[in-house]
Amino acid sequence: MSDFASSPGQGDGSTGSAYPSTGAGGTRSPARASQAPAALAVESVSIAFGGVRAVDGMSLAIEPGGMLGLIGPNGAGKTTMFNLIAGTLRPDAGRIAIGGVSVEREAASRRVGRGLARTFQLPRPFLAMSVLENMLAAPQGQVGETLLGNFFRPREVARQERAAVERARELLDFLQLARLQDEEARVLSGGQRKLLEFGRALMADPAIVLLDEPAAGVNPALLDFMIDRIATINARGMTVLLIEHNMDMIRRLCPRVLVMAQGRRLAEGSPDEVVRNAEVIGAYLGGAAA
Ligand SMILES: Nc1ncnc2c1ncn2[C@@H]1O[C@H](COP(=O)(O)OP(=O)(O)OP(=O)(O)O)[C@@H](O)[C@H]1O
Repeated sequence: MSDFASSPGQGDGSTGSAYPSTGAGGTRSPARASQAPAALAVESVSIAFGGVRAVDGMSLAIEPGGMLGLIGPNGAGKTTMFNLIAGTLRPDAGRIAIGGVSVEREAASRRVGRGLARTFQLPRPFLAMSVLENMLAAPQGQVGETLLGNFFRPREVARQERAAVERARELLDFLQLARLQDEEARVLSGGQRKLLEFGRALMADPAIVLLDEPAAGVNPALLDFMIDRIATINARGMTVLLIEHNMDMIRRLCPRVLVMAQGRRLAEGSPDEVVRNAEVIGAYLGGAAA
């Protein structure tokens, strides 16, 4: 197996603020207080679309190698949080840090360069391209992506392209898509498209991956496999933020869960704690979070 997820050791999955003054986003163990900054820290982030406060003063933090579940009823603001963290949306207020570096004013592409990758709720593969070509079209921050890089460093570009093909093949093997690598992406099932989407995110060799509903539309057998692969990359040190409605997946993967409703933080705890929380139950039943 390749080194694609061979990063630092796994954390315990607990959350803690990189901005200790707020205490938001979960508790921080005193023993860890002087250690590395959070892999990902969001503090008091807000954005409104017209009159809708889609995200309203949200905070979270994940330690390096941790995994945090982000759940909440439809329209709670989860995907908007992902868009803010990934940089496709700019917050009206608040701070976002990757590895202790503030990034809230940076473009999405710069955040990829800082080790952040994401998947989308609805995978959008290039249907007429092969599975392997789809992997190679994923953001990777190569020299060859700039015209000048192509012109002045052709050998380096060729070397990077060979490395990218090798990495894509290893990842397709890891995701059991290798036998389909030369097929057009249009032949993939919905679940296989989710796996391809996951693989594309891993092409950048990210330190942090944001997964937006990887279980949606995936059949039970493939779901077990997906859970296993997410657990594997996390065990190898990749930090994971997981949006998911499937509580079985959340239970099996996430030591801690943050619940959003109406753009705000409603609760945080273990999966079993949050599903017993009366406010969380109320939010899911539609009596939400007044
Ligand atoms: N670009 C936009 N323009 C206007 N309103 C938006 C936009 N994006 C999101 N919203 C609104 O912001 C709120 C939060 O939406 P978001 O998609 O983040 O929720 P979600 O928790 O991901 O929901 P779901 O679980 O259904 O995917 C909703 O009221 C949504 O209609």
